[in-house]
This record gives sequence, C-alpha cells and structure tokens, in this order.
Amino acid sequence: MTVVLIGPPAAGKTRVGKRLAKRLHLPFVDTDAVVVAQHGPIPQIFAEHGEAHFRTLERAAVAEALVDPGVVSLGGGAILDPDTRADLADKRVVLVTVEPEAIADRINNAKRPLVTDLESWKRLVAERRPLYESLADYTADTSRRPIETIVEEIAAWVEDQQPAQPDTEGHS
Ligand SMILES: Nc1ncnc2c1ncn2[C@@H]1O[C@H](COP(=O)(O)OP(=O)(O)OP(=O)(O)O)[C@@H](O)[C@H]1O
Ligand SMILES: O=C(O)C1=C[C@@H](O)[C@@H](O)[C@H](O)C1
Ligand SMILES: [Mg+2]
Repeated sequence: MTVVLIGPPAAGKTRVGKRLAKRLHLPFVDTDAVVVAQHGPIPQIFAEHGEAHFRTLERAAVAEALVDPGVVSLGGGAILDPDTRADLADKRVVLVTVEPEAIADRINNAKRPLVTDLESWKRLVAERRPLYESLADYTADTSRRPIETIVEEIAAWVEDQQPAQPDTEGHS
C-alpha cells in the first residue's frame, strides 16, 4: 500500500508523513529530502540551476519513491508534473492543508525559494488549489490540531480503505 501526502509548502507533509509511516508500520520517503541528499540544498539548486532543473530532479525522486509501498511526502510543487499526477491515480492521496492564519511562524525561514512571505504563499496556494483538490482522496487540516490527532485520523481513513479481508472460515 502506498499513501501519498500532497499539499502546500509548510502544511505539515513531512512531519505528518513521518509519524503516519510509523503508525502504519510502513517505510517513509520525503522527496524533498531525497533531492537534497542527492543534489544539495533546495535554495542552492534553484539559485544555481533554476526551477525547471529542480523539477526534473524532483520528478526522478518522486518516480523512484512511488515504486515500493510506503508513506511518501511529496514536495509542495511535485504535483505540477503531469507524470506525477498520473502516478497518483492508483495511490491513496492525502491532501494536507493549513490556513493562512496558522502559517506565518512556519514560513519564517529561508528554506523555501518560492515562498518568501505570507503573500507569496497565499498566491501559490490559490494557483494550485484546484490541482491539489482534484488529486485528493482525503483532506486533513493541520492548522489547529495536535499532530497525533491528525495522524490518527488519517490512519483510520487509510485502514478503512483496505480491501475486505477474505473470510477465513470459508463462509461465502
Ligand atoms: N499539526 C501541526 N501543528 C503545528 N505546527 C505544525 C503542525 N504540523 C507541522 N507543523 C509545523 O509546520 C512547519 C512545516 O511542517 P513540515 O515541514 O512538515 O511541512 P511540509 O508540508 O513538509 O513543508 P515543505 O513545503 O517544506 O515540504 C514545521 O515547522 C512544523 O513543525
Ligand atoms: O511548493 C513548491 O514548489 C516547493 C515546495 C518545497 O517542498 C520544495 O519542493 C521546493 O521548495 C518547492
Ligand atoms: Mg516537507
């Protein structure tokens, strides 16, 4: 089984994904972390080679991450790639959201080249919202709830999605 977390920058995909994987006893992959491990810091990739090059590296990391079962947290913009969107069709896709009011503290660093302040975050999310929503099978908001509650809610949904177990007593 593969559960894929998508959503805007700083929504909580990495943090929630890591804990969800533990809860479901599945391996965890964060595609931003894979790109960083293979190619160095994301702001540096953007600065030296541009966004298009980053998207190429990201697409390769996503394709690889989706091969084996697990929980996979995607970078915020990974769903801009049509091949990635096609790959999500047969996966359980969770959209992780956050409201602008909760975001200010979370984006207060230099980690995200496309998000420099609240206005740029809002603009980017408004542009992508239809795409995020069209891909989502389930949505979990992280604005005001402790992470344990959010993870438990997603895990319950995932477990609910499991195909029915065969009847071991032979009844039809
Ligand atoms: N439920 C929550 N309540 C409060 N803060 C949270 C919650 N979930 C995540 N955060 C905080 O929000 C910030 C962003 O979380 P995280 O890095 O998991 O987001 P992301 O969606 O992976 O972002 P990125 O776009 O960088 O990949 C972190 O500082 C994290 O501690
Ligand atoms: O939303 C985006 O386009 C991005 C989000 C981050 O996860 C990183 O993948 C990178 O900073 C780009
Ligand atoms: Mg992340």
